[in-house]
Amino acid sequence: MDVIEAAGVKRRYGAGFEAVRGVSFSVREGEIFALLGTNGAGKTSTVELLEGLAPPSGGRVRVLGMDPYTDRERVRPRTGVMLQEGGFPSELTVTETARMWAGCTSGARQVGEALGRVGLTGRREKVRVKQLSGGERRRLDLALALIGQPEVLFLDEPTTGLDAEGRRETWDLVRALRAEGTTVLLTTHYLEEAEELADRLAIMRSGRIVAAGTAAEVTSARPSRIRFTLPEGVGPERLPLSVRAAVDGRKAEIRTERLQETLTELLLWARELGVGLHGLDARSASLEEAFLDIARADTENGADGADGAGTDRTAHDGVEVSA
Ligand SMILES: Nc1ncnc2c1ncn2[C@@H]1O[C@H](COP(=O)(O)OP(=O)(O)OP(=O)(O)O)[C@@H](O)[C@H]1O
Repeated sequence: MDVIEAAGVKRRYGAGFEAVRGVSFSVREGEIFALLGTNGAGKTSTVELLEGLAPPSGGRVRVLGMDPYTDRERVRPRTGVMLQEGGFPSELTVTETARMWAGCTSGARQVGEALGRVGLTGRREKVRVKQLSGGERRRLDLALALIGQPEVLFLDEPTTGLDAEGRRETWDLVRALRAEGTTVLLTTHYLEEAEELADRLAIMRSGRIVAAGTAAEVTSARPSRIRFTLPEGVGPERLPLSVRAAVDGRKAEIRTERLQETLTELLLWARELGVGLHGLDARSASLEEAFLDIARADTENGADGADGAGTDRTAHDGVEVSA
């Protein structure tokens, strides 16, 4: 069942700027879905519509089958929201803040349990909110989002400001929540986070989704890369006929959609010639590369960049050698 649905969603601020320009995706029950994108791509603007904070200016959003804006009273108790910046009364302690929140929430968890799940225990329970570190505040934000035992959790950049250990602990917690059946929509700037956590993801640019699917699907549309140093005395024209390499000085880079075949051909060629390929490095496209391609297309095309998932660059700076 689709727990979260966005169909052709638009969001216009005032009479002018359209920050979300027809976004469609759905999140199934018990799935973790990540929204990625450059700064200002429209992630928060989209998630806020699903949280019921504003109505869309076009299209349709549904959460648990209901309109989160007009049906807010029924949807809100079943969802947990971690905003990018939670505003808490700064004089209250961690436990007092969580108690206050639990008091406003139906079917709340034990305060101690919620704080325990994010690691805010012992000494930290008695610390005033204003004295918390940035990472501890993010944990408190998350604990409050969990207090109502939500079926759907919206996490806007949940690990920004956390150290490496805190980030891993949060990932473990989000995975544990999924195992309990919680549906999670998160935004993040950490590609590793999306790769680690998300069952599916979408990359936004200038208010539109420009790539979507599993991390493997998004990256498989990108070419793999092989790099090596051309052996002394061997010019690029001697490379095998079907290998297209960009050569800059002695550094060669090949982009290929058929990594195994191209690599085999290159290695057989090197063996036949009796030369070593120093610095040889072959790798499949990463989510980071896919993302950077998309971000670059944004800069190249301006804020209203063309649709499509980025440009294909086989030989940009160097000399292209092909047969
Ligand atoms: N209330 C508002 N009025 C006018 N423009 C707004 C408003 N809120 C956001 N915007 C603009 O909408 C665009 C999308 O913003 P949004 O916060 O959704 O992006 P984002 O993808 O979440 O970015 P980030 O990664 O930086 O958090 C930005 O250009 C932003 O300046």
